Formats: sequence, structure tokens, C-alpha cells
Amino acid sequence: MTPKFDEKIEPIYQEVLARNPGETEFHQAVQEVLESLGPVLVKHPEFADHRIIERICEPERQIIFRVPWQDDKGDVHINRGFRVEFNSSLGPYKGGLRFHPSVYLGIIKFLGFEQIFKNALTGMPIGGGKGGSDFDPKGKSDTEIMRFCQSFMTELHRHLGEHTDVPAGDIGVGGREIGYLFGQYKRITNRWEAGVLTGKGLDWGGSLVRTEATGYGATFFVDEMLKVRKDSFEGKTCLVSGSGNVAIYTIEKINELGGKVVACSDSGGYIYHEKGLDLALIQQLKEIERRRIKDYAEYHKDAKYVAKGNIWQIPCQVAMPSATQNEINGKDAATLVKNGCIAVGEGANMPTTPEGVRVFLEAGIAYGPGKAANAGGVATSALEMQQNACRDSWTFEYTEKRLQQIMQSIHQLCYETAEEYGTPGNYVNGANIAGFVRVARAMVAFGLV
Ligand SMILES: NC(=O)C1=CN([C@@H]2O[C@H](COP(=O)(O)OP(=O)(O)OC[C@H]3O[C@@H](n4cnc5c(N)ncnc54)[C@H](OP(=O)(O)O)[C@@H]3O)[C@@H](O)[C@H]2O)C=CC1
Ligand SMILES: O=C(O)CCC(=O)C(=O)O
Repeated sequence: MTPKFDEKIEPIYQEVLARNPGETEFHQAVQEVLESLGPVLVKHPEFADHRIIERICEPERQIIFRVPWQDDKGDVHINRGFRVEFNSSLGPYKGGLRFHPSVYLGIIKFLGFEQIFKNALTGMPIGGGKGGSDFDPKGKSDTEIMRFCQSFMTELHRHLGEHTDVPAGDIGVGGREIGYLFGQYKRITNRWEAGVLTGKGLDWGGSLVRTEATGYGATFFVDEMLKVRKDSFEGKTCLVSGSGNVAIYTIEKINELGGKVVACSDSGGYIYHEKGLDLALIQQLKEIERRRIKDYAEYHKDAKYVAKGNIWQIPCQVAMPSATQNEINGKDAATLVKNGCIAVGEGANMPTTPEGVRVFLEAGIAYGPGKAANAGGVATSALEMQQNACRDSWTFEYTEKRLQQIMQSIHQLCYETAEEYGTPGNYVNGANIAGFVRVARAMVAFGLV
């Protein structure tokens, strides 16, 4: 599909393609933002004078390193580690670490690029970065995970600091991995520096609600989009892809708001349970036993497991992709719309292809892009940093209220910005423009750095 750029922006995009060959996910993330920015340059010619778009597309720093580790049999393995410190205009680099065999520089750069604008939308003092490794945690023992994390942090620690760069989790990195990473950071630096990582355990500097935050936040965002349409989750049939951290807490909050989630998935296939998913069972299988979603059907004979099935073919009113990038293509989007879907909220990062995004926008459904809808995770990480800075810990109720207010204000900002720029209801434009303008203003203020 041909991208639609303003004539001043087309050459910038061509330059990004030429300078970053083969990084298709990064190209896609840049395309999506740049398509929104034409009217911004008309309103703010100073951004063009300062070549803000060109500068924002170039990471401030990219770190690639070797991660050697030993498995339980004593065999040696070599993985590759990454940290892309993309933009520190609004605060220290902030963004998760992904451990997955598909990871390469193009994935980390797309995630880091998205993170710049997402973090700006939160209104909190955090810049954008992302990292990870092509290490596959699946099927590894706890001791293998520990040795890998220790080796990864042995290199990464020199680039981190509470005022410099603050990682957290993403796919394949949860509380267990953050524990091993924090332990190694503490050991190497001889500093108990809580603010250097977020997603920590509650006994050692973590924040209540950080575990739930991305899923809860995405659900709050969809709730706001529904309110604009004088609607709610009450009685809605919903699909949530994935069955990891984001998916689980999306399901929990949808249930609380009166919706019914009938299907979720993992990379093996999806489970369909017409009367509504048994969330306690999913948590037991995924969070505790680290099993596959197909095992759900062993416990519920009226549920159906479809190996390699396409979850988006199930009729629903609300869809919340919460697994990975490009999981909804143009055809899936058209199927969702045809089957009566009225709202899509992206818990995952860039889960919809550009063709899919176009289908949703043309259909006029409520479509909340990831950089706005899933910002609750990183926003609550920033709340964790605030608690660490004042050596405090807040209650669940207070922290969740703060999260909800942040999601409401992100929704409002995207909604109003879309209107201001002549595309009412287009949250893609609203999020891209509002996030970009915040970062661009700071970059102009700093001069040429
Ligand atoms: N954790 C957070 O706070 C935030 C996460 N996100 C985004 O949310 C998404 C999910 O992250 P999170 O829940 O933390 O990760 P988890 O590792 O906890 O869960 C990921 C889930 O997605 C599935 N999945 C991953 N890759 C693929 C794939 N290639 N094809 C099909 N299914 C896949 C996994 O299945 P399997 O186990 O079979 O691989 C698993 O069910 C990601 O896009 C992440 O970037 C966004 C904001 C914050
Ligand atoms: O909490 C964080 O710092 C990172 C969250 C994240 O990786 C994301 O928003 O995609």
C-alpha cells in the first residue's frame, strides 16, 4: 500500500528507508507517524527549520552487544542484546525489554520510536527507548533465565541509571526477569538504586498496579472512546488476543466493566469459550504454570481450541489485540468490521498493519492506536519512579485512580488534537500529532543537540 505523505515529508521518509535498510517494522512505525505530520509543519514552520522530523527519526544512541550464557548442561550460547536510546528530550530513556527469538534491530527501533510519542502523551517526564534480545525464554529453566539475565545486565548496566535510562518488561520479560536484572545491577554497581528499573517486586521498590496497568489502561481508553459514542462495555462480546501480561489484565478489567471476553490466544492458537473465559484458570496456566493456552480445553469441555486459528474471525463488538505487532491485517480488519465490531483498542504495540488501520478509519469505528491506548503501562512505571524518588508506596486504589485519570487525559488530548487538526474522531492523527508536538517543542528549546 502506498503511503500518503505531505510533499515536504516524502523525502524525509525516503531518507529513513535508505539509511535503515531491511528494518521493515521500523519503516512501518515511521510511516504511520509521518503520515499525520503534514498539517503540523504548516502550523509550526519552526519544526521544519529545526529539522525536527529528521532528528527524531535518528536514535540518539544504539547499543548492540554480545550476551554469552551457559545452559544447565554447561553448553555455551551466544545471543545478541540491544538497547536503542531513541530520544531523551522529555526525560530519561524509558521503555521495556523484549526477549523473543524474532528480535533484531528493526523491531527494537520500531518499539523505541513508538515509545517516544507514547511517553510524551502521558505528560510525564520520560523519554523513549527500548531494548531486548533474540533470546527465547520458552522452555528454559529458572537458572538458565537467571544466567542469561545476569550476562545481559553485565553489559547493559553501564548505560543505565535512574536519570539516564530506565528499562522495564515487555514480551518475555516479567517480574522474574526484572528480579534477576535488578539483582545483577545492584551487585555490579554496589548501589540499591530503585529507580533504575520498573516492574519491580512489591517488597523491593515495585508499585502496586504496575502488573495490571497496561491491560487496565487499554480498557479504560476504550471505555472513554465508547463514552464519546454514548456507549459502554456493558453486555459487549469482546476478543482479546494473547494470554500474557497485557491480555490477562485487559480481560480482568473488561469483566469488571460488564463486558464478556469469549476468546484469547497464544502463538499456538486460540481458545473460544462462548459463556465467557475463566480468567482464574488462564492465570493459573499462564502466570503460575507457564503452560500453553490449548490446555484450557482440558478443564472446560464446552470450550474449543483452534490450533493456528485466526481469532479475528470470531464475531465481536470490541477487539483488543494484546499479543504482538502486525497481528491484524487488512482482511482481518474488514472481517471484524463486517461482523459488527465497533471499537478496537490496541494493548499491543503496532498490532494492526497500515491496511488494517485504513479499514478501521474508513469504517469510522472507534480505533485507539497502541501508542495512546497502551500507554498506561509506562505511565504507571513513571508512577513507580515517583514513589521510588520519595521512598514511598501508594495504595492500590490511589494508584489505579491515577492510572485512570492519566488514560482519560490521554484520550482527551488525542480527541481534541484530532479535532483541532480537522480530523475529528481520528485517534491516530490525534496521538501522533499531540505526542510529536510535545517532543518537538522541547527539541526546539534545547537548540541543536
Ligand atoms: N508489558 C507491558 O507493560 C506492555 C506491553 N506492551 C505490548 O503488549 C504486547 C504483549 O506484551 P506482554 O503481554 O507484556 O507480553 P507477554 O510475554 O506477557 O505475552 C505475550 C503474549 O503474546 C503472544 N505472542 C507473542 N508473540 C507472538 C507472536 N509472534 N504470534 C502470536 N502470539 C504471540 C504470546 O504467546 P506465546 O507465549 O505463545 O509466545 C503471549 O500470549 C506486546 O506487543 C508488547 O510490546 C505494550 C505496552 C506495555
Ligand atoms: O513500563 C515501561 O517502561 C515500558 C512499557 C513498554 O515497554 C511499552 O510501553 O511498550
